[in-house]
Amino acid sequence: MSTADRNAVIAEEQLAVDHIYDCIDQERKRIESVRASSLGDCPDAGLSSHPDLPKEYGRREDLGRHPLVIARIDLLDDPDDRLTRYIGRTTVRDPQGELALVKWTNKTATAWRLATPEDPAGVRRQRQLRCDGPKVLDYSDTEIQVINAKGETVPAPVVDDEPDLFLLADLDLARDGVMRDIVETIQRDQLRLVADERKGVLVIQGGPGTGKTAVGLHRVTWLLDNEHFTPDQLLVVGPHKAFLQYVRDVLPRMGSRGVATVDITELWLGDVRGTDPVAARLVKSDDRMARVLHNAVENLIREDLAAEEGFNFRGARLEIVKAELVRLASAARAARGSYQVRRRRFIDTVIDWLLTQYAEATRVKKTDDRLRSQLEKVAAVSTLISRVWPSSSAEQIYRQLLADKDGLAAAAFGVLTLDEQAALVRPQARRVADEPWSAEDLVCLGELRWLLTGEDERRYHHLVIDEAQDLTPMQAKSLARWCPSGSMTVLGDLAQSTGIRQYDVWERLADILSGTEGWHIAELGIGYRVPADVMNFAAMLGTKISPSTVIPESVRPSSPGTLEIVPVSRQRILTETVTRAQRLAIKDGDQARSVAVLTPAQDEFHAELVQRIAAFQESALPGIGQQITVMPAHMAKGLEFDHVVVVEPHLFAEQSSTGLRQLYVALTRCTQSLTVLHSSPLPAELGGPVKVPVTEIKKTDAVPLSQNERFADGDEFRAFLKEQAAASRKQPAHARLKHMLAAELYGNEREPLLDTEYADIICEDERGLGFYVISAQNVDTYAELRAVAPKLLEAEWASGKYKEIDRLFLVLPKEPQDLWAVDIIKTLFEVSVIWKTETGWAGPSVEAALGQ
Ligand SMILES: Nc1ncnc2c1ncn2[C@@H]1O[C@H](COP(=O)(O)OP(=O)(O)OP(=O)(O)O)[C@@H](O)[C@H]1O
Repeated sequence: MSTADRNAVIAEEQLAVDHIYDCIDQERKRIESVRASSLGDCPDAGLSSHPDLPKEYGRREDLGRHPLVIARIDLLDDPDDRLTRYIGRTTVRDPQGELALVKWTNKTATAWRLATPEDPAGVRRQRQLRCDGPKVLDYSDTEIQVINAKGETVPAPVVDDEPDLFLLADLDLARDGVMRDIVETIQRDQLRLVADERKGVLVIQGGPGTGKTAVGLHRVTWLLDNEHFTPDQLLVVGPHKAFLQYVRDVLPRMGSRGVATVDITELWLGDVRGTDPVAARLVKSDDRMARVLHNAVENLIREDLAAEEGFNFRGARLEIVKAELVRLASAARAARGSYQVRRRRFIDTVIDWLLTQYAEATRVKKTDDRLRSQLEKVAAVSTLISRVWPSSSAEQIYRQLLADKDGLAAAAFGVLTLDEQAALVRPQARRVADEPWSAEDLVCLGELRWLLTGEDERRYHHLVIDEAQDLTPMQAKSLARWCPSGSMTVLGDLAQSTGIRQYDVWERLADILSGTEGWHIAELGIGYRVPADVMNFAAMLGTKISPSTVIPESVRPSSPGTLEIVPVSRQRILTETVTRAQRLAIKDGDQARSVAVLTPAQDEFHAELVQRIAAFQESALPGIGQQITVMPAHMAKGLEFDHVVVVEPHLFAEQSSTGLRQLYVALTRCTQSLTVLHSSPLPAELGGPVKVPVTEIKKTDAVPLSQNERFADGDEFRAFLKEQAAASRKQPAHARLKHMLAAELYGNEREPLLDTEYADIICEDERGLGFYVISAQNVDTYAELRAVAPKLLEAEWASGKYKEIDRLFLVLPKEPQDLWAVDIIKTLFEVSVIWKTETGWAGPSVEAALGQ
């Protein structure tokens, strides 16, 4: 299509968009005139049902500067004969009350946007509009059905997936620390989940940046707009306060107000005042703990403490017979209901029985409520009742349980092992108020309160739980109780779980969360946040820590400098981190880009960095560097930044059992660039050296040799080769290429071994052992290829002493200029050449090289 034709289409669309804005203007004027003519102090009263005003009055979305119109749909037929429809952020009617703009959440509009040639839903063409507020900038068409030469309507030919330029432009916008909605660019697989109407729990698994949070929030608006729920029936649960702050604008901007959003740590009553050792946390967070608490509550009922008791009551002698008391207690124990409901039943039956005795003794038939309560207060009665069926609080029961080894053993018999029981025991604090409750304790206390009263502090019709991979089974049990309909949207990525429990699959959590309607799972596989190079680098770690999860394919192209892995000396790492963060903050003179420095933990190192960045911010020119944040990686969960600097990856692995997962979260937070600064080698899971047992290290490994020396024997030559290999690995470009290749191999379910003595990668598959040597420098000409290829033969020879190598691969950063020479090199040296392209890898033997 010529530029003139495109401009004509844009002009036509501009007229349509102008009309829609005009309708909004007229609506505003109508409202003003109706309000002006309304009498009384409150001109807004009754306006939402005023016949002259649109149904949507009072429910306008906060549009800000966002474009109102996002798509045009051309239909093949329509009952109202309106074959062209516009979809946008809100519903707009013309003065006659006809729909000028259909809100994106409308079910029919959703079906139009989801239409494909295979499932056309009456749509002929979808036209995506790119607008800047009211101004139409561009458009992009997708044909769904076409009329063929015979005049028949047939599915449009499927066009190869092309990059969505509107999406890419949107993704490139600076991140200012507040999440934006994706109404304009939402993709089909995302919209399908937003509008999923199946009952039960919908689990959405997706790698970093696949849009899970976005989908969850858009789903809230979709469910509200389609009247599945009201705002007070919904709860959104996030991982921490900074996350809630980050997403706070998304719902109001889409017109959804009044939905509560809560940080997971605040869901359970009480303040977290302590932490438990890992062994105790593991037991307290396990759903078997619910069984232990149940037993602890049932063990409070002590039929064995029933006793004979006689007492005088208003002139009559009444007798409590032990056997009858035991019978009544046992009957109440076996009844349905909470501890307190059954206790009441027990007391009532005891009083009934005593009143019967009283009536027989006095021949007075009066059994009014006053008599009942007087009887209940008689010391002999109340003492015995409290002994057999005591009244207690959740806090009291719980602290006694943890402090009493025998009581715990009785409650945990057949449920917990002796070691697990031992992990729970702790002394009581002097007062209940002094107990250092941990996060896990608060959940157990919630469970106990429910066992005691049968009531929960919370009740919802639908839950949206983000970062759900970190839920413990005990937390999931509470959430399931709070949402008896079992209707939930559960968003998460198993590879990013940094909680006390890790799951290989969703079954365990989903089974606990779901009610009678069950659960189903969907996967999002396209990454919208992290550039391809960075994702490939992080993928190595991702596949190691969670082999069953799919690493997202990034739509964000990489550019030079997207990934920098920088070795620094320990003395310089703080200074270098601050310098890099400063440089990123003022990169391209763009002050709007956010920068995060992510550290392994909140320790001295972290504090020092915070101080240095603060000092820089104070001394910098106004506005410069203010967007730099230093935070421990676990606090960055769910967030994103333009540039990220990750410091000392090896410390992540050393500091905690979930350290590598925290590192994975840290590596996948950036939209523009990732810089990794390290003073020790990278962890092996990220392509760092595999730790070789000390016994295998030979003396020669440590002997440096110069190229000019003659080699006394083969062993000396081997040592020289090893040294050369080690030297080339120090180059960042070399490491980058190696990590990308390793990520590819992992992606193909291979197990590459990195940085062996002579090879950069060794990888075995059905074809045998492959031996990969990387050249970070361009190798372009036949002469250069011919010079490099023998190095692989030398390395093969050196390794051959230990291993049988089947294939040799020379890995280059780009296609050699003398492409014709690649075949000759293969023939002469049996060395296959592969190289990196913009989108993947190439070379005549690329499939064999990638283990495909
Ligand atoms: N269709 C889309 N159009 C534009 N931006 C999108 C789209 N889908 C996702 N994004 C953007 O990608 C980024 C990542 O999305 P989101 O935070 O929802 O991912 P996530 O899967 O929850 O990530 P994580 O697991 O790392 O928390 C956000 O900036 C979001 O706005």
